[in-house]
Amino acid sequence: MTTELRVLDESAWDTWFDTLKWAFGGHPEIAERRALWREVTEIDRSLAMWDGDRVVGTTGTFSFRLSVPGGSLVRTGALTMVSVAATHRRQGILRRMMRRQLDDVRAAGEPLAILTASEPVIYGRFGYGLATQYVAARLDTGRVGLRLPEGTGEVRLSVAEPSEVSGRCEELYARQVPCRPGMLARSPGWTKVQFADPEDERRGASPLRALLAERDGELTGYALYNMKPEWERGGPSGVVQVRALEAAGPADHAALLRFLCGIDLMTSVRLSDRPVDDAFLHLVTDTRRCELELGDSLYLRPVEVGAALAARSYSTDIDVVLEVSDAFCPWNEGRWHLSGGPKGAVCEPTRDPADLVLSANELGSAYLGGFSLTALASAGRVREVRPGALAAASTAFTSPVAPWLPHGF
Ligand SMILES: CC(=O)SCCNC(=O)CCNC(=O)[C@H](O)C(C)(C)COP(=O)(O)OP(=O)(O)OC[C@H]1O[C@@H](n2cnc3c(N)ncnc32)[C@H](O)[C@@H]1OP(=O)(O)O
Repeated sequence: MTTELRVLDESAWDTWFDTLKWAFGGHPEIAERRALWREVTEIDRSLAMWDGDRVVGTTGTFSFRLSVPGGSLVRTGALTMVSVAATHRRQGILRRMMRRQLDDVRAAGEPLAILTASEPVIYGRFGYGLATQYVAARLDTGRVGLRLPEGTGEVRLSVAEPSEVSGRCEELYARQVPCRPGMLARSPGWTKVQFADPEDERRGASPLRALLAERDGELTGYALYNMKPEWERGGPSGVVQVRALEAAGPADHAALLRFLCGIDLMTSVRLSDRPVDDAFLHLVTDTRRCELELGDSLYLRPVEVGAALAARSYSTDIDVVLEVSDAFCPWNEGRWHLSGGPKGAVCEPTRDPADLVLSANELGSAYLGGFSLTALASAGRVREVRPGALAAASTAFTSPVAPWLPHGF
């Protein structure tokens, strides 16, 4: 087999996308969705593996800015649209594409790389660690009550066509991004993806609706949702499906949730992708009636350990030497002196002895504060050399707000 990896040529996008589509099972095409993917594809950051005149491998990178602890938005290469044709699997094509892609991310000066995985088992070997999780829930609104915080009644609610209010919603979203690690700054193309509502994807549900929360004329929250009417033995059992929900404060969050839980003929509310510390967990009176489910979400790897660790701030003062192994990006290997605190940090190579020993995967898992170094050490994945270093570093790496990826890419 002679294969050649090249930057995608714009004219080959359709062939390239077809390879991707078939690798994901060749599901029926939705023209609007395909057009959106075309719009957000960064052609010059997309790679095609060619075998003769056939595209047999695909990968793309999005140029995102990722919110990190402390509120900075860090330039990040986001890996996406990875596929290898069924005829060419397990011959090392993914490995070659990963090599090229991470070298390109490094050359672009992006200290971090992220992805969401079709199968979690694939990406650990390339240095990615699980960095965020999500909570999904189905609230039985007949049984679950809400404890409403002060001011809930002062929030004014209205329902609108999503396309008419997307600009205002996105302004609110942009204000939220620095407040929670893991969130992505959205470009106009990604706003379209977020608000898209192709009829073929609704599966019996209504068109998308936008629920707005306002105080003193200012937008303080919104939810995007649809309704799926169902009837069980003659009785209503419809489901409200919430795609997105952002709220500036507790009263806004509660007001949105109260509305969604109170829609006539709907007996449950499905929250498909929420932060693990989401306010709803504390607003409801009975979490057992919420069918909670935990899942993996964002995977992250430091592409440049020094720049990555200096790009975030730390909950407490930190002064630690990390001995890092990184077989796939060997320029990261060695000892790094990280010092700083809540106002910022510096991280440089050092010859000092190690306090903690870990790999790029664990740094990826701990980076946004989603998993503690102590927890990783309890699984043997971080080793403490200097007594006391683990607890101190673990506390400093935490985030007061759980990291969360609001949408896939
Ligand atoms: C970020 C994203 O876009 S996620 C989407 C990923 N794409 C898909 O899931 C689409 C369907 N799957 C595919 O297209 C392919 O099977 C891919 C892309 C997952 C793998 O491509 P391949 O070219 O077969 O991988 P390659 O031969 O380079 O394998 C590299 C290593 O990963 C392992 N590997 C690859 N795929 C899998 C898998 N699905 N499960 C377990 N191990 C895997 C290989 O065994 C190999 O292991 P090694 O390092 O021990 O030798």
